Amino acid sequence: MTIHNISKENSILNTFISEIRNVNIQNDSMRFRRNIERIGEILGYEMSKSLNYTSSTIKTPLGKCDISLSNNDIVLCSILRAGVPLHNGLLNYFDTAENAFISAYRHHKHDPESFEIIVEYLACPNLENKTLILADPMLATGQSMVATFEALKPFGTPKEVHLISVIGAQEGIDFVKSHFDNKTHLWIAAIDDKLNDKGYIIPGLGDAGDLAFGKKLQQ
Ligand SMILES: O=P(O)(O)OC[C@H]1O[C@H](OP(=O)(O)OP(=O)(O)O)[C@H](O)[C@@H]1O
Ligand SMILES: O=c1cc[nH]c(=O)[nH]1
Ligand SMILES: [Mg+2]
Repeated sequence: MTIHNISKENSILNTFISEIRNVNIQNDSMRFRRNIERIGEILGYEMSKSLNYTSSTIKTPLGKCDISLSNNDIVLCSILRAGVPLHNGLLNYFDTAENAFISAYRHHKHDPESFEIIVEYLACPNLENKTLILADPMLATGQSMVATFEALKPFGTPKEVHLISVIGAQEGIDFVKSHFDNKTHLWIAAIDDKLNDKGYIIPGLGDAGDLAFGKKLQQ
């Protein structure tokens, strides 16, 4: 797996990341969602540089112009629920992408420290030979990313897989790396050092789903 840590290079991306992390700003849920969306737009733009391009000629009112355009058949799959604003950001740029949605949540069986990932809802087009973008803003233990990819397997074998995430913990990235082949790309906005004993990224930002959509009751 090739890891592209986009915030290694200084850019306006850092402003959006600082706002979703900042306790004094992140509770403005409309701003939080829009910042995740803007990060999705930037990560999508970076990822687009790795797509296949063919040259084509377009006609302007005054002449002809050669331009190379990407010709990938993209399927954009996001993990509910925190993936929704990231999905919107990606879809802002990949206008013609097909879309898939999958749900994954942490089910705490006995105590707050142990959980399993429950995948329930899944709506997906044919993935055979397509460019699959699997998006989730938080990559903590990496279990949601791996469990959802497993659940997508009956829908066909993608030609290429791009994982898109906003903040990841090194431990979760290593776990994901061990489950995806070396042709997979991870486009990520920030990599943090560790997880706490509840599987939250430190320093991270807290709970992305709750910040975007409000607190949910634990099941
Ligand atoms: O890498 P992992 O350890 O699997 O954790 C990451 C998952 O946690 C968050 O979802 P959450 O379970 O909080 O559900 P939500 O989107 O409904 O808030 C996030 O959106 C990922 O899906
Ligand atoms: O830090 C984390 C880990 C999982 N899910 C979140 O929303 N945040
Ligand atoms: Mg959550």
